[in-house]
Amino acid sequence: MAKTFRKYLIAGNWKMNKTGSEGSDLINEINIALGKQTDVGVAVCPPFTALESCAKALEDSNVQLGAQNMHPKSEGAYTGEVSPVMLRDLFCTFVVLGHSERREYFKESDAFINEKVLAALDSSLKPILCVGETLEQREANETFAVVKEQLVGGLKGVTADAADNLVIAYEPVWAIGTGKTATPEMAQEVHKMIRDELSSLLGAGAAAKIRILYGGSMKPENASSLMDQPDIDGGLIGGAALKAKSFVELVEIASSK
Ligand SMILES: O=C[C@H](O)COP(=O)(O)O
Repeated sequence: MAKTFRKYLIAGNWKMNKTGSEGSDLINEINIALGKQTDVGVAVCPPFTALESCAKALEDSNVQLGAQNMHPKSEGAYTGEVSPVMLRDLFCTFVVLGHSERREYFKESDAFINEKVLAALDSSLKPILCVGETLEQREANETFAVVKEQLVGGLKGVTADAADNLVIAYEPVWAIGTGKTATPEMAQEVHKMIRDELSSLLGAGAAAKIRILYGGSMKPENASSLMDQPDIDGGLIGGAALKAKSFVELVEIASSK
């Protein structure tokens, strides 16, 4: 189902897991379990090396494909990088940008992430812009300030007409892969702040359309109460996206709302 202006989205971020054949096997299982359901948006984001085989496995499916990163330039001397044009060529719809693992391990700045967000939108890819605070920042009461800075920095130059194509993921770093989840109330508080900020940046109409996903140890056991919150529009799922059973259960929970 959907909230008033927004369809739930369940997106699996496989991170550095699954070869091409493992990825297409997982997709085949997901396809069989989901059939042609359309009431929830569903996406998988395999590593670059599995995109081609996953795109083939998704040919007849409503599940959409996403990448986990990209370079902002369309081509050129950027050894080891992958461009938006290359992702479109592999039938990607989404691209995850600014994930905390890229911010932390690869030192990606808000300015660089912003270049990627603009390039993705220019190339008709839908960016899933990730924001979120560390445990230290939460304990220092800096959550709102940190998330706001990442949002304002990442969305510089983005206009209201991008609303249908833009997704935000709130991922508290301390909840990622740790088994610790933000309580629904803690998550909602930040999601509401993000929507208010989107409203000041892009206008209330655009803010009402933009999906804000929660990410950080979301699994079937805790997803329902998170997705019941008024500003939580689905999930960006890590660990629980690596098994068809848990991923499909998450889609079913969203669909039951
Ligand atoms: O992008 C996904 C998030 O980092 C969440 O990962 P997780 O579900 O394994 O905690």
